[in-house]
This record gives sequence, C-alpha cells and structure tokens, in this order.
Amino acid sequence: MIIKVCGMRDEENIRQLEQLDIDWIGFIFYPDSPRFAGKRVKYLPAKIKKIGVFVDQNPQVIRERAADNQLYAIQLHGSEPPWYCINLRLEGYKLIKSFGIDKDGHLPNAQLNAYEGKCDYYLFDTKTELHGGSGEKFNWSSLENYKGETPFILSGGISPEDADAIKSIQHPKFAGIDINSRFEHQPGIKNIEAIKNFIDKLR
Ligand SMILES: O=C(O)c1ccccc1N[C@@H]1O[C@H](COP(=O)(O)O)[C@@H](O)[C@H]1O
Repeated sequence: MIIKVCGMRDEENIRQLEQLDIDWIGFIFYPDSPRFAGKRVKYLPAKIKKIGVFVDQNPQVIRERAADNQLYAIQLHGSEPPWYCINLRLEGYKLIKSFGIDKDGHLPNAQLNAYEGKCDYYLFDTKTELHGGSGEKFNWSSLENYKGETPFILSGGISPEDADAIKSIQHPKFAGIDINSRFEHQPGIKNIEAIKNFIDKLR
C-alpha cells in the first residue's frame, strides 16, 4: 500500500517525516492553500517520491515546479479536462487526478469513464467547497461500486483512528492512501508521532 503524506512545507518537519516508512511526500503548489509550499521546497528528501499538487494551473507552472522540486508525479485537484492530463503524460509526467465524492458516496461515473487510460492513478477525495484539504470523509462503502481499471488512492479526512478500516479495504484497484489535515498541529505542520503510530498500525 502506497502511503502518501501531503501538505508538507517546513524543513525541520520534512526531515522528521523522512525518518518514517512512507512512500510519497506531497507538496502543494496552489498558492491559495494554507499549506502552500512556495515555488521551491526548502528541503527535498532523496529517498521519498515527491508529488506536486496543483489546481487549474498553467502547465508551464507545473513544468517549472516539477523541474525545481524533482517531482515524480503531478496531482491535479481542479477541473482539468482529460486532454490536459494526456498532454502532461505525453511530456513524461506521472498523473494523479482527484475526484470529489459526495458525502453519500455517489461516484462520478461519467467523469471517471472520461479519464480512463489518461491518468496513472485516481485520487478519491470528499467533495466540498474546497479543492482539497477539507478534513472531511465520504462514505467509503461506496468504493465497492468503483469498476474502473485505473488504480485509486483514498483520501479525504483520513485520521489516526482509521487504520483498521483502511486495512479492511479489499478492492483490487485500491493502491494507497493520502493523509493530510487530520495529522496536523497547524496547516502544513504535521504531527510526526501521530503519523508514526498510524503507520505502525497499517504496515
Ligand atoms: O490540503 C490542501 O490545502 C489542498 C489544497 C488544494 C488542493 C488539495 C489539497 N490537499 C489535498 O486534499 C486531499 C484531502 O486532504 P484532507 O485529508 O481532507 O485534509 C489530499 O489529497 C491532499 O493532498
């Protein structure tokens, strides 16, 4: 299972996180986020794959942030259309496209079909007025209705109490989790002890 910790921006906090057994670290390059990492992250851990989060931004900005921050993948949280994903993938980027699921757990099936084959991963987040980072969960039982081919990352309000529920997810396309605001002291500053305990329960 891929474990991604998102919304990092503080050098000391990143250095602490890199000691843990995580796979991906996420940096938010959307300036309106309280977790905005700036243009260049101050410290880039060598052994962890670095993911850049963007919201309806100019592809040239994505190219610059990707080059400056050694990004492994681009995570899109806006209304970027399928062709936008195709073009970035043609340039060689791995692509993660986020989809908002409403709290009742209705999957946006027409949208998911439209992006099939155009992304490396889908990311299922809770649909709110924010683009992400709401700390709110959707109804995970709806995941069993996902019949697509693209592997998915589960996101949206995952909290330290969720380890057992995550371990019980059996879906063949379940690839990993993305944790964020529920593991923070304040936006962008993670509670390393809470993340460590959570990973110990998951692994
Ligand atoms: O966290 C943010 O501020 C943010 C802003 C804009 C787009 C995405 C953002 N974060 C992503 O949101 C999900 C869910 O986070 P949470 O667990 O509900 O806090 C996660 O994938 C973050 O990468």
